Parts: sequence; structure tokens; C-alpha cells
Amino acid sequence: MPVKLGANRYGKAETRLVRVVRDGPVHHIKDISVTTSLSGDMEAAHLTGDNAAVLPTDTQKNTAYAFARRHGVGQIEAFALLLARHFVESQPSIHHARVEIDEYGWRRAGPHSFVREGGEVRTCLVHHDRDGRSTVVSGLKDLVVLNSTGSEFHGYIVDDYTTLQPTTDRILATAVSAQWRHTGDDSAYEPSYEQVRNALLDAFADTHSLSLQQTLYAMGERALKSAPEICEIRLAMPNKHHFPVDLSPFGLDNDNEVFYAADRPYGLIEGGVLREDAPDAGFAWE
Ligand SMILES: O=c1[nH]c(=O)c2[nH]c(=O)[nH]c2[nH]1
Repeated sequence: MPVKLGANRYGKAETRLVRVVRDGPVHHIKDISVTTSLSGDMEAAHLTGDNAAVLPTDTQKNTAYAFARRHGVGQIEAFALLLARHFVESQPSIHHARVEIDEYGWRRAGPHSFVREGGEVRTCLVHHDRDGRSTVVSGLKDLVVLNSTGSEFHGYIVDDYTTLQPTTDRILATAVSAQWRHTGDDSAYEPSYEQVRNALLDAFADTHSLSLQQTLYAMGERALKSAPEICEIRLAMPNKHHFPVDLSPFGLDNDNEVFYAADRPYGLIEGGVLREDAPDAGFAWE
């Protein structure tokens, strides 16, 4: 039975890198995790073990460290583009580079002291190919938010297995994962990130929710309206259920004041919002 090599890529996952910038006694830090994936002329490597076309994953890791020293680490999207273009443009056997970076935030606590931000992780996903095409997706994950009212859920299908009671006042809580696609590859990524993050939070806070699906769409729509440089956003939001505890055995009422914060299972609501005229995404999300 004849077989052939299918889609493949290889690289170094989660290279942890901290870059310190020394501005006299005042230091600045950038804390990132870099994942590189390369693809190209890899038939021989898989079929015969000939590694002539393989840029080792160890070298990919070293390049991230060397580039951090040589170029600094500014906006993660720009650093990812720098790496992706380097791999494709310096190695004829590499036709495509995918670079993913997560950035962990630190808050200043002194000239050279920092406290790790407990909040969200900033992310990016960049592709570059040998035809010179680049795509940039920015994002965030683990942005945990909660509305203690302003959320209803009713009017859903009721079948033989439905036990859920309709509610006109519940807690709505989620950990937002969002990724948004830039139309071009030269956005002002830092202000763009702030703009989109604020839009997501504002829409979460001021949308009177009839479902997490409706809130998701409102957040995506607000993000697109706030940031003209992006054309598509994808959101994944777990419904972190909060169930009112039955306190009647103790002779107590519970008017939406005491909740059991369930861990799992959780609803998982996922969806995208895009401009009607968004250009084709190509390999941007791969
Ligand atoms: O906002 C919600 N959407 C659902 O689809 C759903 N399903 C469910 O049980 N609770 C909820 N809440």
C-alpha cells in the first residue's frame, strides 16, 4: 500500500526568555515564551533520515536568545516577525515559519524589582512564507472577568433531559481567550492591544447578557469597531458556572448572595466576528 508524507512542521516549543534592559539603576524586563515551527523541504529528513535541510530546533532556540540580545524584545509581534523572516530568508530549505509568543506581565515594584501580574497573558501568532507573505494575529488568554448581575438565561430548548431552571439574574463569569487578526503586518501593536483589551472589557461590563453567546458577539463587535487595523477576532469563553447554594436546610434564604463556584464541567462558548470585507485569512490561524 503506497503512502506518502503529509503535512509536517518542526521547531522548538516554549523557549522561555527574559530580557533585561538596564537603564542605569532602573531596569525593564520582558518575559516571554517563544515557539518556532518551520516547514519546507523536509521529505528527505522524514523518508531517509538525511538532515541536510534541517535547521536544528536547538539553533532555533539559540536564535531567539541571540536576537533578544542583538535587537531587544519590543512588541512581541515585531519580535516574532523578525524571527520568522530570518528563518525563511536565511535558509533556502525553509519555506514557511510560524512563530508564537506568549508574554507574561510584570508590574514595577522598585527600580529593579517586579511583581508578576496575576492577570492575562498576551499572545501573538505570526507566519511568514517564502513568497514574502506575513500574517499577524494578536491576542490574550486567561483574562478572568465576572458580572455579579446583568445576566439572564432563559428561552432555551426544554426536552426530556432538561433540568436547568431559567434565570433572570445570575453571575456571569469567564476566562476570556481572544485572538484577533491584523489586516496588514505593520500595526502599532502596543496601542492596538490596549484598544482591543479595553473594548473587550467594556463590552463585557456593559452588555446586559441574555447568554454568553450574545456577550461574546458584543465583545467581538466592540473590538472590531475600536480597532480599524484588525479584521477578525475569535473568542473562546468558558462559562464559569456559579450556582446559588440551597440554604433552606439551615432556615436561611439565599437571594443570589451565596454561590458555589463550580470548577467543571463548564460550558465552552466559542465564536468569531469578522468584518464583512475581511480579506482571506490564508494561513493566519494555522
Ligand atoms: O450563556 C449560556 N449559554 C448556554 O448555551 C448555556 N447552556 C447552559 O446550560 N447555560 C448556558 N448559558
